[in-house]
Amino acid sequence: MASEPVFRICLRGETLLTNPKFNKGTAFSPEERRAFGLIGRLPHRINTLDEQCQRAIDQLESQQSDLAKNTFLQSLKDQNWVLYYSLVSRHLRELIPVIYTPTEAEAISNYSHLFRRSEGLYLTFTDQDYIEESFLEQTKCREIDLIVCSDAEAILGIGDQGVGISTAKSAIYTLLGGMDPSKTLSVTLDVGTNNEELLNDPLYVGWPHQRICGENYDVFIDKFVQVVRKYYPHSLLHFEDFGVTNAYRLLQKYKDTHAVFNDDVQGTGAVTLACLMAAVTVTKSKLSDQRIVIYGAGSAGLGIARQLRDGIIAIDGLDTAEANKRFYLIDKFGLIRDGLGQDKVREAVREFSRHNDEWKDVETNGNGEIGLLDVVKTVHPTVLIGCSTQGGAFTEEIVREMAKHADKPIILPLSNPSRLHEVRPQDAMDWTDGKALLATGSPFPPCKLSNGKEYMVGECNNALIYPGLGFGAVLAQSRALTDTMIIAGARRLASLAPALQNPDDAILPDFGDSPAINLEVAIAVAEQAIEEGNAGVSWKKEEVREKAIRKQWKAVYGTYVFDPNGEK
Ligand SMILES: NC(=O)c1ccc[n+]([C@@H]2O[C@H](COP(=O)([O-])OP(=O)(O)OC[C@H]3O[C@@H](n4cnc5c(N)ncnc54)[C@H](O)[C@@H]3O)[C@@H](O)[C@H]2O)c1
Ligand SMILES: O=C(O)C[C@H](O)C(=O)O
Ligand SMILES: [Mn+2]
Repeated sequence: MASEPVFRICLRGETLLTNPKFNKGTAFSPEERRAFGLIGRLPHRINTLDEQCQRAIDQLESQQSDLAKNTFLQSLKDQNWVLYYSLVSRHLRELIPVIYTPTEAEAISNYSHLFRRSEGLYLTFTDQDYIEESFLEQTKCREIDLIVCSDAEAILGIGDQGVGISTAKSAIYTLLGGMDPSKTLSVTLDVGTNNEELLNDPLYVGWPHQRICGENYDVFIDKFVQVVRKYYPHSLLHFEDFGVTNAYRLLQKYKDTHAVFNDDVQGTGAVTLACLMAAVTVTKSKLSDQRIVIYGAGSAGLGIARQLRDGIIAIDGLDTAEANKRFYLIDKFGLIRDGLGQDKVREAVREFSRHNDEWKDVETNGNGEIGLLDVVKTVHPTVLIGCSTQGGAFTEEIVREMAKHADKPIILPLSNPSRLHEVRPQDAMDWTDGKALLATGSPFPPCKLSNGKEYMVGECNNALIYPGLGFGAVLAQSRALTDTMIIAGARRLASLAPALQNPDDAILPDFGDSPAINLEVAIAVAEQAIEEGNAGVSWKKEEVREKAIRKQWKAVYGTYVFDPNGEK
């Protein structure tokens, strides 16, 4: 049995009890209580971590709503990391939806009203002359592997929220990816908000100002990125929920100088690629055989299209032009096709533009647009993906039309939170007479089939892969998280789908298994980094698994020894 880790610590008394990294609450032993000035600061009985978890779960269960549970768990995280991560790990399937999607959407939209305690680093546009100073104050030059930042312009599908999301995404890195929480930093980049409700709310905690854009925005973000590069040149910088234009621009701008990762673009692309790889095994076809309609061509939609396209090239050997032909992208102004003006189609999406002559027999609406139903009628897609934020957009007519031409239609409504899903899984199952292969962005209960059986709905959420992608890159000390590393991670995830063992089972692994799944992803990513010469470590590929397991952070207390030169 592994012996308990020993930590040398110089904090005492109140400072130790209010430090969530080191606080053990009632679990401090008699020796520790004496050594750290805690006698008289704690009630008599010494609890084990198991007993503390039992008490915390009892308290959690008395909370009336998921939002109240989210708030309770946030407080617990502020008090004691080991207890928080241990508790959530023990009840992963029930609690991931409470601390993350879908409850996180509600928590973020109520951020100012629920606010209790600051977490991570808040960089506000008005304080931009202090970026370096506040960064150093917060990090105290501790070791940092991962920085998660957000400007909160496009939170899930609920839009501009001013502040929020980085801390939840960081916690998932620890829970599912094994990332040491003290080596992560969550950063709120507050450049204002265009959300009128927030601007008019006297309790709004962010900067109550119209969102800064253009050159001023770029200068502010650049000051932050340069500080990251200066002090943590080997860290992975994760961008979350930026507006679509900035998401792609920033990725492009910094990808050659720092290891950057945009989760909505690349994480979503990767999990969807894995999902489709498993689904086509069930349909006994190939990725390149699919006709793929993507509804919503924003950060996620284009990220998915590009990742699937690159997957088709890498796996089935098509060239780019041929692979692009498998895709039909639809946005607010209908099918993306030649001739739509710049006001209707972002330049980045044009590589998937369809030729007009394919559509000359299709009637457009009064604005010259071709809608989803007409695309489905014309293309007979085998795959329909939703990332439009438009709840219910996959109507009964559309789903039934799709099912007429596909033996096993693959339908992935990915817009979060749950209420924004393009179709509810049970409806999709009913309308396809139980033929559909489904995965969703938020968690859903299994579908009931007419034969009485249940169909498990896979959760195609980037959290099934991004913690592993990030941990793998950090583990290998990779200079970049390359497309080939991401594809390696997606392939490993696909290989673990339950449907590969039983075609009636889910097309993605269960979130209850996600720590083990993300570990496999991390190993695949680090192996690929080594293979392609991007790793900063000089290990053999065979050594990666053991190194990964050793680097994983574990929610255990260990034994504390007082040392005036120890950790603080
Ligand atoms: N499951 C996951 O892992 C995952 C990952 C990322 C994003 N998402 C979800 O996907 C959704 C989109 O996220 P995003 O970051 O791409 O946002 P985004 O704002 O960049 O993209 C949304 C796109 O949908 C388009 N759209 C809006 N109304 C439409 C309509 N009526 N018809 C067609 N297109 C329409 C918008 O013009 C935009 O291009 C969100 O709900 C988000 O929660 C899910
Ligand atoms: O946050 C999530 O649940 C997934 C994704 O990053 C999203 O923006 O919806
Ligand atoms: Mn996101």
